[in-house]
Amino acid sequence: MRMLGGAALGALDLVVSKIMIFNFLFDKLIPSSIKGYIERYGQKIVNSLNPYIKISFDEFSGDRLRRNEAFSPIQHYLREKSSGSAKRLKAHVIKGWHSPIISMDYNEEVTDEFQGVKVWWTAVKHAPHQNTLLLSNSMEQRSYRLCFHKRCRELIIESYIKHVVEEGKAIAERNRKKRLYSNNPSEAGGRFSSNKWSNVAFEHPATFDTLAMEPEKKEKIKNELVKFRKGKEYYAKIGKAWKRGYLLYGPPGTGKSTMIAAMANLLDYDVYDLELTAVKDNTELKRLLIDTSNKSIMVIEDIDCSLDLTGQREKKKKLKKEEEEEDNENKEEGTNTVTEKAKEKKNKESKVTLSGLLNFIDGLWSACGEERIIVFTTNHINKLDPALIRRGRMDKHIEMSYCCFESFKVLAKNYLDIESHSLFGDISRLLEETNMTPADVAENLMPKLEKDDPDTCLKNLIEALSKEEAHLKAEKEKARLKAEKEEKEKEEALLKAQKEEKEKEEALLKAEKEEKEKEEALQKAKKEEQEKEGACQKVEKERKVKSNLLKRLLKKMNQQSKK
Ligand SMILES: Nc1ncnc2c1ncn2[C@@H]1O[C@H](COP(=O)(O)OP(=O)(O)OP(=O)(O)O)[C@@H](O)[C@H]1O
Repeated sequence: MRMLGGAALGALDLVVSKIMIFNFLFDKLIPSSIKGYIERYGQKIVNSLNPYIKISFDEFSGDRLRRNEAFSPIQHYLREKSSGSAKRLKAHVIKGWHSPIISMDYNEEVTDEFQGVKVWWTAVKHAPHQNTLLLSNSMEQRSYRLCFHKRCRELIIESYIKHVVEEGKAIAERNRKKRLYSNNPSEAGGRFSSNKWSNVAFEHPATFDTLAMEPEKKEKIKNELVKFRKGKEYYAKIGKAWKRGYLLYGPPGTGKSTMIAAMANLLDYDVYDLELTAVKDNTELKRLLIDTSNKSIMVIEDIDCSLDLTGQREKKKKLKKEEEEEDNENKEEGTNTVTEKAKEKKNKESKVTLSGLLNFIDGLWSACGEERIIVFTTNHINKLDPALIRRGRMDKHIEMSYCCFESFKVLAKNYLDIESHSLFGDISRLLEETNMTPADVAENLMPKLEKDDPDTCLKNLIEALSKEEAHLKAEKEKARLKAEKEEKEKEEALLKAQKEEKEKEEALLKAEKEEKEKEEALQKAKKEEQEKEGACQKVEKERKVKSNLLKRLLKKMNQQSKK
């Protein structure tokens, strides 16, 4: 036996050394052009003899770096398959999961069976293909390779792959954990970054039960959301995209963000927190949208602060004015750096426009994906352009208001675990008299010391509310006094104006009277003048008569003397 083993080893040695000599001669003696020819045809011969087909599912494909839609479902499918059969596994622990996620390690093979046909899967990592733009220089392409016998080609390509993708999607849905996505500033991931969104597990504990709000209003919102989630057929029937827009408005601390968290928890949807000021332009906005998934809530908080809602014309005017001011300063200083600064500032500013956002909602958002909710929040509803919030875009407007007694009862249950108390009556009255946000009420209800019991917390709240009431009363009194003073000043001004008016009228009458008197005097003088003229004419006439008489008398006397 030992001799036989020795002989076999000797033969093996001989074969190995012969192969090595052949390799050496092949490498050294055959010209490289002939070598390539031999290798190519050699591969063809091997392929034609190999009865197995391999299909690669790369994570990214094409030169536009599109994510392969089949990759993730295959990943989920194989995770379930591999945990039972593969020997080299990877374990990944995620916060909030009870057990680690087990998946097959790279280059490990997993066998699967479909309708009696055996297939083999391998996970591999490799350098990206030459025609694929690199995600980053160091990034490797992840792929799954499926191997099967060529006689089953049709079954595998037409049925098995579809089965794997569908099954994978169902597994993903079953294991799904909500995530909170935030958009990265455009520079962060590089131009070709595949991750426009970064994400973390969504673990906000708010629910509709813990949300402080009038019960009827809350119930209505909740029912509508549940109806929306089940509304696939209904939306298809009415020919409307399976989407819904919510506008949440109200003062800071009234629970707008809490409401969004409660919505996400009720519907089990992911949340995309879109920071508009970090979006470079309308094109990037579209790209971000394409990268979102169904069953999600897209949130744009403080929409009035994120976007210049006065429109582009106003914005341009403002920019021009700023540039002019800076130019003037520049001339005074005799430098030219300010224009550069202005340019830099302009480049950094988001160029997302109101019309871009409207197109985003009406166009792409309405047309792609389904089962999505979009939520805008604002502290100043009056600042919003009506076009942005009209029904159809923002289907439901929800006012988040100051804390009422019903809302307080929810907070008391959440924070102190009590449903009634002798101090509730005082609190109810004080809440009606004051404007305290649920955030402030909650803060006052929170036990500050270990020994703080519900009594102490409620008293703390009463103290805060009483202070608020006193403050409001003082403010009211101040406002009343101010109004009174203004009223008095107005009255005085009115009296003064009336007096001035009267004086003016009297002066006018006096002037009129004087005018009349002057006219009468003029008339009188005229009359006297006329009378004087008449008397003169009379005297003249008498003088003429007398002179004629005298002449005649003299003539007569002359005649008599001649006689
Ligand atoms: N209606 C509410 N129900 C339960 N808790 C609330 C409510 N409103 C506020 N709170 C509490 O106050 C905190 C702040 O509330 P939240 O951030 O939801 O207010 P907001 O209206 O979104 O404020 P902002 O406009 O400043 O973003 C929350 O973490 C929550 O604890």
